Amino acid sequence: MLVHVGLLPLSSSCLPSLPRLPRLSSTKHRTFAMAVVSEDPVREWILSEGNATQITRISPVGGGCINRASHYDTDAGSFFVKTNRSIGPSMFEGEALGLGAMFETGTIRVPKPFKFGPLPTGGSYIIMEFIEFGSRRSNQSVLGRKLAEMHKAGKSEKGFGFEVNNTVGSTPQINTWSSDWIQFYGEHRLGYQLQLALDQYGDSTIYEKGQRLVKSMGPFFDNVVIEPCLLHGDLWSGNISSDKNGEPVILDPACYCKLKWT
Ligand SMILES: Nc1ncnc2c1ncn2[C@@H]1O[C@H](COP(=O)(O)OP(=O)(O)OP(=O)(O)O)[C@@H](O)[C@H]1O
Repeated sequence: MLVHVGLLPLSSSCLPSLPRLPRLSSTKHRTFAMAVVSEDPVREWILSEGNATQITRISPVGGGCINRASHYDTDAGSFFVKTNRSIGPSMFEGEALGLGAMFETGTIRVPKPFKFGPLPTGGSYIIMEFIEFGSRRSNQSVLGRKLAEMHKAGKSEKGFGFEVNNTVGSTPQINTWSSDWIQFYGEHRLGYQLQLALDQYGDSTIYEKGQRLVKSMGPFFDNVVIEPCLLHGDLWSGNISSDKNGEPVILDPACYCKLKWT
């Protein structure tokens, strides 16, 4: 079967000056090539670019709601794989680019993304570094400090937004670049959510009140230095863990570059 396969750009525009990830790709821009989707692209990648000669065990990992997660044990170490049977590769492209952008800051620990793509039966997959989680919760002040370091390191030349639209849970998140934070937040965050609520529930009261807020937000930002910085975008307790050394780890992002309060 012939399909389009996306090769990832190595870094997001949030991080123009940082080194590119060696294993994702060596191309600067997103390029597309016709390719045959293998019967088992996950296995194929692990046994080629993943440098393994043998997959010794595949075990399910619980905890997620949207995707099926697995731990692949191999003679070249462990890999973490998520698959989705119905959603195409764009969801995992957003996740891979987000993980890559945060990884490149070299601040807080995030799994290094390796590969995403379509499955031959429909759906998609993402392969990333497997992180062995520790039993204790990370120190919350260390988590806060590392997040602040990531925000400082993840600068953006293109303003507010991200390379691709992504998803928060399974709700689409629009990341069209904008140089104006108030416009971006009003249109792509508040406005988009208000429209979804109106479309789904048909009650215009919240929509109209929300639109009044959108139109009058400007003064809230008077005297604020507005500078874009990289954000995880979906940071809640389910997406925070710690590695076996107790260092904080953040997962499953919906990254974009947003206003940094200074
Ligand atoms: N890189 C990783 N290495 C090892 N385990 C991981 C890794 N990433 C996630 N996990 C574990 O797998 C579980 C499922 O992952 P995740 O939360 O990303 O799934 P999901 O279905 O995409 O997300 P959601 O929680 O939004 O449904 C997590 O709760 C976590 O315990």
